[in-house]
Amino acid sequence: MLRYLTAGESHGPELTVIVEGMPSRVPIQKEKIDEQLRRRQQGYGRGRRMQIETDTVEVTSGIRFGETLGSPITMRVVNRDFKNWIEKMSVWGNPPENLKEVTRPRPGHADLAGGLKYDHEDLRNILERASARNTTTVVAAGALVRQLLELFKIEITAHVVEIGGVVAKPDTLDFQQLIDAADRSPVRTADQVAEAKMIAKIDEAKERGDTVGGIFEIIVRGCPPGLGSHVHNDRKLDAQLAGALMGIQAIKGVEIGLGFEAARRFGSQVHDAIVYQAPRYLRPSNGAGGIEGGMTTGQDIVIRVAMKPISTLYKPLASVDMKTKEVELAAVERSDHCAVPAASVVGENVAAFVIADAFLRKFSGDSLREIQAQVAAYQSMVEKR
Ligand SMILES: Cc1cc2nc3c(=O)[nH]c(=O)nc-3n(C[C@H](O)[C@H](O)[C@H](O)COP(=O)(O)O)c2cc1C
Ligand SMILES: C=C(O[C@@H]1CC(C(=O)O)=C[C@@H](OP(=O)(O)O)[C@H]1O)C(=O)O
Repeated sequence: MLRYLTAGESHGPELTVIVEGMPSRVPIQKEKIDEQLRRRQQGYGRGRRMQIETDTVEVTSGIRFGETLGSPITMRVVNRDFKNWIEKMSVWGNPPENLKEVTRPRPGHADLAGGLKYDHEDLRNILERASARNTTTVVAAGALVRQLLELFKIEITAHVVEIGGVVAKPDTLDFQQLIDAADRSPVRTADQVAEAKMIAKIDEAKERGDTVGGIFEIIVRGCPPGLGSHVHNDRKLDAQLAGALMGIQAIKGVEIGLGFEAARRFGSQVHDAIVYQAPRYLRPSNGAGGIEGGMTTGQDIVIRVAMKPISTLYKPLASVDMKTKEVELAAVERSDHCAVPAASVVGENVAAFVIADAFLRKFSGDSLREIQAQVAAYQSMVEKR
């Protein structure tokens, strides 16, 4: 079983994650984690913060000479921006005299509900932790554990399919295209015309002081059949994936396979026939998106994820000053205009963590060799069925 815990504020000194449950003797490359962190910082529409940060990970426990020890792995990501916030984010002492408190909650952000729940007058005490800056640690955790999955040829990719209503490939959401997904290369980028239109949409939002959301697709390739389980709702892999992905800031919808489209079709147009071609069972289509009964079928897992537009609007919506109760415009924090490409990298690594956890529940063991032996035994068992 894998789990992680993160800590850190957006403008505090650093973010930390502790990952527990990685077996011993798994070779780990720091460069692979840093590469995912670099990808997370990319994408048109990001704000100025990304020009300040150059995210890399420092590992302070659990790895020796490039291999996991089997003990908890601690990773840190430093906030370069902290040097501009030292007084405003001080752990001890009193607030500086010129401190500007955030008192006008932004619709769509955690400000209002968080301020009420945690009894804070300065809503910065909420937004610092609600911020998607924390996704650095989540990505680092996923980028770490997917190095185990790579050894078993399980690959995870993600790509943007829609931004602000502009669809990357007009046919991406088509039934036939979706079920053919298994036959296509996992690395797919938006075609250039659509990309230009998306960029124009983000520019339009920026000019209006507005923001846009979008949809990205994650594909997990190479899972054996039987990760997850049908026996309890919380052990179902689709439930775990949806829950983890919904946990990412600003994610408002998750579909697996045909998702909502399945609800509009006859069963014969949704379910995937079963054929046997020794030594395995095959499916000519993949409307199920690689999961049936909460378990992997062995086909690609296809997940689509919807992100709402960024909440901070440079042309703000109406709000209320929580100190005066006067009608005011919402606070404006330095912000992204669109972070769908970044969110797709977060989603990819979040999915990787869920899959790695399911993999280790199926093939549990304390060392890589123990797990390799279990995988080999299961493969030969499945091939005789
Ligand atoms: C990669 C990424 C970057 C984000 N950047 C911003 C941002 O710059 N400004 C903002 O207001 N919200 C941003 N968000 C969204 C907020 O963090 C999120 O809306 C807020 O925490 C409230 O959570 P909820 O939208 O899940 O309800 C970002 C989200 C992600 C995934
Ligand atoms: C810092 C990141 O994203 C931040 C997420 C975020 C929010 O409210 O979620 C608000 C912005 O923070 P800042 O005001 O410091 O620019 C984003 O930049 C990051 O992705 O690394």
